[in-house]
Amino acid sequence: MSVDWGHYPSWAKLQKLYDADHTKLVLKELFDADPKRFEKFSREYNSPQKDVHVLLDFSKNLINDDVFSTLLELAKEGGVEQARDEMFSGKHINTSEDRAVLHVALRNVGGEFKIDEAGADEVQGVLDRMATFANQIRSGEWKGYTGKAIDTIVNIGIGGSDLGPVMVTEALKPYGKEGLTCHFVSNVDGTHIAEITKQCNPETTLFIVASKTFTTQETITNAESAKEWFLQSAGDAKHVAKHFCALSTNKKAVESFGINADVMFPFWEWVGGRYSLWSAIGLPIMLFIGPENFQELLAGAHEMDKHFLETKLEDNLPVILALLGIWYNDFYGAQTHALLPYDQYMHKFADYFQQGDMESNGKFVTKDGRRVTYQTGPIIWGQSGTNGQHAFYQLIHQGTKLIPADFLAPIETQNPIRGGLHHKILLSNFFAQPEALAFGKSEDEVRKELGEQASNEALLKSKVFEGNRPTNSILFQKLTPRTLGSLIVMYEHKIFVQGCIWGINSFDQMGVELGKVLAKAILGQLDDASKVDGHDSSTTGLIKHYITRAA
Ligand SMILES: O=P(O)(O)OC[C@H]1O[C@@H](O)[C@H](O)[C@@H](O)[C@@H]1O
Repeated sequence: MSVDWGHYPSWAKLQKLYDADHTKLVLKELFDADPKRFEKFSREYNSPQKDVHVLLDFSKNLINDDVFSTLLELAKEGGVEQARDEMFSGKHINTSEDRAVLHVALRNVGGEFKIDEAGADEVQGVLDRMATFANQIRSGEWKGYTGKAIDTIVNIGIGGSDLGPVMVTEALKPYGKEGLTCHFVSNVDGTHIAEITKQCNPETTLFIVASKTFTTQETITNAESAKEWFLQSAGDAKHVAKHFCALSTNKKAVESFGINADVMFPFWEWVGGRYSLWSAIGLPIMLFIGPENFQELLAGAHEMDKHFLETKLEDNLPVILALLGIWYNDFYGAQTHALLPYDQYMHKFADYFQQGDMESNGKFVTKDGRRVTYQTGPIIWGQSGTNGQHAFYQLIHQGTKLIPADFLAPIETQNPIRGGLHHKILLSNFFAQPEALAFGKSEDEVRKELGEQASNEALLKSKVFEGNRPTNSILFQKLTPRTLGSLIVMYEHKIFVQGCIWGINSFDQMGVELGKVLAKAILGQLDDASKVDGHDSSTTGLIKHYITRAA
């Protein structure tokens, strides 16, 4: 491979711009100097049917024309367009695992993209089977072992087999089937499954065992415990067929667990776990919101895929978000990036993209095996507004760290109670926070405000907001399934673009393996202190302390 990641001419140019100009990139001055800054640095996305509308305002970023155009050069030199086309064509861009990366084929509504590796008929076939099953469950036609309809689903999965379905079922609650309760069990801590099963009736509960590999320790342990719990009431193992289904790529392991092929919904190795909510892994979503709404989710996703594929770089939302992220991550030294949705339904959005982004781009080795000489993936965190304001915004406003943040909000609420009063208050905060972060409050302003008290120097200083803290504001029309599909994909491709420029493989996750291997070895030693072997003195001491106290 000949690309010298991190040594693009534009990278050096950006470094020069940063060194020479970053003290001059003061938002207040930039806005004063250019009354059209908002128009220049904002983009509107409208889906072909105009049913998804997203406004990305990135004018409150520490950029000027030079920085923005050089960032766009970086995307060019980083080969983003070529890499993107390769991904959509099914090339094995997950080089370490020699796999294609084709989540775009799962939402290829209308079959527009011709992708050989991902058979469109096969994808559609699974979606159709999922829809038939979902309709049977939702209509009550599917009966449990005592003849009752299913009213509770429990998804057992972890990581990518959990976070997407959790986030989307929460986000699309207004579209969910009344009377159908969804639970998610992920943690191997027995507390998780124990607390959930306490709320379930075995006669009316469907367990979905979701695991790409069907070997994940947490999931298989939880699934076996669920089966045991179920059989305590149901007695006969033949009843498992009506209460357990599986989502996996591993047919053999599913069968040996005792789940019938007719309730196993497959997907393929070219679907990465953290990009799998569009596949059979989305079954809990489909059960909850119904096949038509699931189709809408896919359609919104597909439309954003097309936007990413077809829109020139300077108007391309995922590309813009990615480049701004690189500017802060690699030149300003920002460590984190906050996702702050002002929509309570999106309260799991940041959790979801913690895996999406950090498992994809938390890598120190390039695709050709070199140690990177620059920063890669940011720490993703966040929480829904306005809760975050009363918890951690203090540090964003007045702390010593630069924390770029994305603010997201719907124009229309799903719950316009009290004539929309709540939503207006929510949005006033959504508008105010980026404004405060950008423009702050000067010492002079504080002095005027304080009057006589201004002689108290310490008080005066503590009330100053330096401002100049960058944000993106993302306003969308309404959190419909279609809009959510588009928003998720906008961030998926942002991650892709960054990974591509950093030259890392965004689609493997070698970094999660070591801990798993060590835990397996330790599990075999936990019952007997004389077996504890092969560790450093700290780990040995901890394990022996546990064994003594647990005895
Ligand atoms: O779906 P599976 O095979 O059970 O895997 C669950 C998760 O397992 C983790 O180990 C991986 O890091 C995740 O990427 C993955 O989503």
